[in-house]
Amino acid sequence: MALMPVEEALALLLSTVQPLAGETVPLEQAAGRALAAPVVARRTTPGADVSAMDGYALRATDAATVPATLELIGESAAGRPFPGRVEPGTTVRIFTGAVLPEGADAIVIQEDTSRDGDAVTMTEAATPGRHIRRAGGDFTAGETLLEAGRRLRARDLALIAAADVDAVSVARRPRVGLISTGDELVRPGAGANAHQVIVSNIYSVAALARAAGAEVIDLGILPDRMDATQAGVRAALDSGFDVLVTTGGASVGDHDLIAPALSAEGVDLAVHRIALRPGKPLMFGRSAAARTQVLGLPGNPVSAHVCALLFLVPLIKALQGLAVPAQPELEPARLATDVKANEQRMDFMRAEIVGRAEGLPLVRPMPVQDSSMLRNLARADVLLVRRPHAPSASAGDMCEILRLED
Ligand SMILES: Nc1nc2c(c(=O)[nH]1)N[C@H]1C(S)=C(S)[C@@H](COP(=O)(O)OP(=O)(O)OC[C@H]3O[C@@H](n4cnc5c(N)ncnc54)[C@H](O)[C@@H]3O)O[C@H]1N2
Ligand code: MOO
Repeated sequence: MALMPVEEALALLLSTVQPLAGETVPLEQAAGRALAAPVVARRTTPGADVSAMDGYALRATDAATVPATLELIGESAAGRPFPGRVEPGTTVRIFTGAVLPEGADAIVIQEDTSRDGDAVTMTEAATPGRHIRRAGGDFTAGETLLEAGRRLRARDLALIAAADVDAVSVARRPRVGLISTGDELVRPGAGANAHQVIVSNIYSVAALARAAGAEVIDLGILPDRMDATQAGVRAALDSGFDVLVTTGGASVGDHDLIAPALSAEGVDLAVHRIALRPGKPLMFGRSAAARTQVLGLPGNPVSAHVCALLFLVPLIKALQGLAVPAQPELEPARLATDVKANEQRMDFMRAEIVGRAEGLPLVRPMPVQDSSMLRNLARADVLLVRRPHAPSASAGDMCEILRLED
């Protein structure tokens, strides 16, 4: 069977995605969520002309030349405006954030004044508008501040709060069910024997999915039996997950049961093998009945991680209505060593950044690229990407890299 190019597979996967419905959450729970409706300011901020400094509010003409001594007639503090008016020859003590009193059009900062009882002498000339924040200088009521389809960051939350908005409409978190398969698998800490393998890949896959906004449920380990695999898949589909992820059993061996089990349970597999290294036996499809997107990841932990990065993360983002690039976002870099010509699979090699060359990161692929080996994955800074059939390249040549998650 021909291997599908990575970009084509990603486009195919994303073409079937319908963004999930929105839900309203309080601002305290909105960090990291995908905005499903625009945020519109409910107030003008600042709500009035206010002082940007601690000092004295006055009419600029009264202190155009200095020294100029004015009569202190009151105080305007943040939250407690001065009720009167600044008449010629008078001044009002003012603090940062306090409303500019009527009649005043300038602030002189307190460092440029001296005070004797109710007599305040300005030692620096006042300029109209100086140290005043105008009403609406940040935004005005009715303005759209943030558009739908944006992932809410810490600083967005402050803006939303300042706009007097206490709850936002965000996309529902995609619910992701995660099935591991393999008779050899044992949980970490459960006392595995030498012939057994510890379940590792789901921890990185789950963390990537959560970081992308998903709610992840670990559905456990299924044995390599057709009846059990089918029953596990059926139960997961019946639970109504938005995405079902399986790991392992994706290849062609006698114990690789995922593809037949998915087909038997009504999942229409659009793709089974991809021109990707690591991660050739990646499959995905959709269960029409359950409206679940199904992603079958290879068992090798590095393959599972790379496939999750390239396919699961974009899928989860797209389900939340977030913009997803049509292709993996690659960045330019330079090679620190020679590399061989590539064959038909797009290659994502674990690599270290060993310096900089002509303004670009200098990357060195690690000598061992076995897709079962995790230490190199944890140690890698980036993935060095080699396009299908790329010719051999020399140290110093340009190359492309994909950032691993932080
Ligand atoms: N004749 C062929 N053999 C293989 C091919 C092929 O094209 N022809 N492809 C190879 C490639 S590439 C990969 S990748 C693997 C992937 O195979 P599976 O998805 O079927 O994975 P398993 O056989 O179940 O497991 C592979 C390996 O990974 C370990 N594993 C499985 N699940 C986990 C887990 N949750 N956590 C940690 N490790 C896991 C498993 O014990 C195996 O060692 O197939 C090649 N073979
Ligand atoms: O493509 Mo498999 O993912 O190398 O090990």
